Amino acid sequence: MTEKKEEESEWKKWELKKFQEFRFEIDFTSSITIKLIKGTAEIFGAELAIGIEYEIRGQKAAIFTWHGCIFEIKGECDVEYIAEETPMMSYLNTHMAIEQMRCRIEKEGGDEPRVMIVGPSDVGKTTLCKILINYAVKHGRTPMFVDINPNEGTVTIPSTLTATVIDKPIDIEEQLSVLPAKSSMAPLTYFYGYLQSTDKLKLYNKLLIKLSETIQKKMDKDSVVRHSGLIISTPNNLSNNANWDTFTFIIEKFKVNVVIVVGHERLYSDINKCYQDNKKISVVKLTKSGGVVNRDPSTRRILQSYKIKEYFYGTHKCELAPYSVIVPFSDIFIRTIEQGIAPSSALPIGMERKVQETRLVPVEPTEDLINSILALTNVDVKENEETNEEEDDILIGTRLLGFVHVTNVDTEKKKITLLCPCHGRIPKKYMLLADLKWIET
Ligand SMILES: Nc1ncnc2c1ncn2[C@@H]1O[C@H](COP(=O)(O)OP(=O)(O)OP(=O)(O)O)[C@@H](O)[C@H]1O
Repeated sequence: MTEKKEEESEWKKWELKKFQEFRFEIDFTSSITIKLIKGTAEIFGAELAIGIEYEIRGQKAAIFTWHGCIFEIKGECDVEYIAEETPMMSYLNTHMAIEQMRCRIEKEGGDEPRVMIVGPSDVGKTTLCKILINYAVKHGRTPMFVDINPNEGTVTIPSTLTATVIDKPIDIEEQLSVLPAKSSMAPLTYFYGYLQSTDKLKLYNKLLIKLSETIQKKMDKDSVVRHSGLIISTPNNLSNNANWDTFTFIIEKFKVNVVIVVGHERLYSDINKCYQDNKKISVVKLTKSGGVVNRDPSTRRILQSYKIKEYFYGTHKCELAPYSVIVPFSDIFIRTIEQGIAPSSALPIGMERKVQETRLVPVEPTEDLINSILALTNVDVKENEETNEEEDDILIGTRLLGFVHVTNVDTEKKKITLLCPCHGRIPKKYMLLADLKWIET
């Protein structure tokens, strides 16, 4: 009896009035459990079910209610408070306008919504993507989430560009983590290998073209996905004037027809001015939620590291058992972008670049490789090791089979140790190497 009382007292009850939200932060080392008791509530558009316990860790998020609710929390949050003011009504209205575009195509034809969300860092762009995706799924849609922000790796690991068809609400506990073991949502993944879109702009642009072409093919084949449209999450450096060309390039390649600017008046005004005569593109301004949490560079590094750890070891809800394999150097074929060349912008005016930023060169395994992440491509190794530009393009633009982590390189025995997320032989395919390193902690 006393034990039961103690267990019950661990739960703390919270009540929210309609339109209020409960904001909380919890790091990766501890967890809280949330249980909805009465009413309706959602986390970034994903509804909580009454009586179900959700174990949450490593999240900064908010429980929002349209009609009022009572819920309980077990465990200590690092931060917890109730907020009265949220931009949720404007987010819902934006969703309704997008939904009308979808209904219109079904009745009269026309263009599906291709929504791009832009804004500076930490304004809630990814969060808005999640809300719009969850609301679309609630309407029975299957939107494609296109993540071209290599900094976060929302769906797989950082330094990738992905497109994922989403057919169910985003998991409240795991968010958008797509583990290699879960194939139902298998994302289309391209390896960029750098954390900023501007690090290797030529390569980034090449991958954008590849990704947009593959998405187009998918949409041409699947009318349900096409009608649901695209929700595109972009890097925050797109809000700098210096990256205007990349911004317009994305609009053109992904045939964007709705640009949502979050939390940046000047950017909204610039985009609006630029597209005011273009009847096909609508520009919408939304305010930043007061709940969005700023993340400094060290917090971002921790988040990136957790995303990679999750890829190999899974989440608390779905643990994976990665395995190590020792492979002779002769069975490993690594390519990387040619390094050590000044970028085009650093060359004297009028001087042409001879070497492309997208040329690949072979990599001989050395101890420098330790802790690197290698992307396993789907391209078979050729007998003849000579490559040309066309073959490099194929290799760069290939869909990935997955990633491996280099844990050791023995130059004497000429053997490399790789951590793989699932069992099986390492296929005789090319691997891509870039800047991405991960130190297992
Ligand atoms: N209403 C809210 N209450 C609590 N936390 C929130 C809220 N909205 C967003 N957050 C959290 O704030 C953090 C930053 O939000 P988000 O990732 O959406 O911003 P962003 O603009 O995409 O960031 P960036 O592009 O700089 O990586 C995230 O951890 C997110 O979960």
